[in-house]
Amino acid sequence: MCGILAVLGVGDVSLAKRSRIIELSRRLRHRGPDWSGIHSFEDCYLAHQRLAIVDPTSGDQPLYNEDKTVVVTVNGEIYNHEELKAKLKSHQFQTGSDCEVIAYLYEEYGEEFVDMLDGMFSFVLLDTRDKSFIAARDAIGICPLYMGWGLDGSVWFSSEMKALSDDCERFISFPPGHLYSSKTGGLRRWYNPPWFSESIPSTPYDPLLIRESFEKLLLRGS
Ligand SMILES: NC(=O)C[C@H](N)C(=O)O
Repeated sequence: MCGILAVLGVGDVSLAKRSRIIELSRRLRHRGPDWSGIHSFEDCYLAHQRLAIVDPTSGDQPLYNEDKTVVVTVNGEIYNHEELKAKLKSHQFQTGSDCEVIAYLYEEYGEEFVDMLDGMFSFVLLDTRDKSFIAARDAIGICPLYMGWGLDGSVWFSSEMKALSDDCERFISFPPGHLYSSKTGGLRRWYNPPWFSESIPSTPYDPLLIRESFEKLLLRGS
């Protein structure tokens, strides 16, 4: 568990606004008592309250790509991070955090990388090169995420409603298995398993296969 808060495109870049965002992020402190971090770029802020699980010594967040042009704040655990790391040999990892792969996967594969993640997560990624951002939530919504809109045109994301409800004109519960992209300006489903279509299966029922698949699934995170 961790707490994330991201505010993108605030109308006012004063110190008072920054203090306000830090104050709101503190409302998530109970989710992550080990570290508090914030990164700001122009009118965008990414904050993190960390419960250190993977790489407690150097995995503090926000996390970055090598030249710090991509910034991420993540709540969750990426179970297949070692496997993904093996695909990212050209990158210089700076921490042992399971979440650092997110920055490099984005660089290599673009927004589509979310489908490669096996785990529970909610995150916000800011690409400072074109000031675009994405936010995503795991397939079944294990990690919480809320999204809001400020009167100044700002877009907000937070692990709990209490960090954005006072400052947003409108807010929603971020739907599981979805991705928000500032480039398209909308939410779309990234999790599209074949069974989602509700078409009637044509393969005959095989209880042994069901048992084996279920066991494999249960052992996956251990
Ligand atoms: N705990 C988290 O949600 C983030 C990350 N997996 C960490 O260990 O720090």
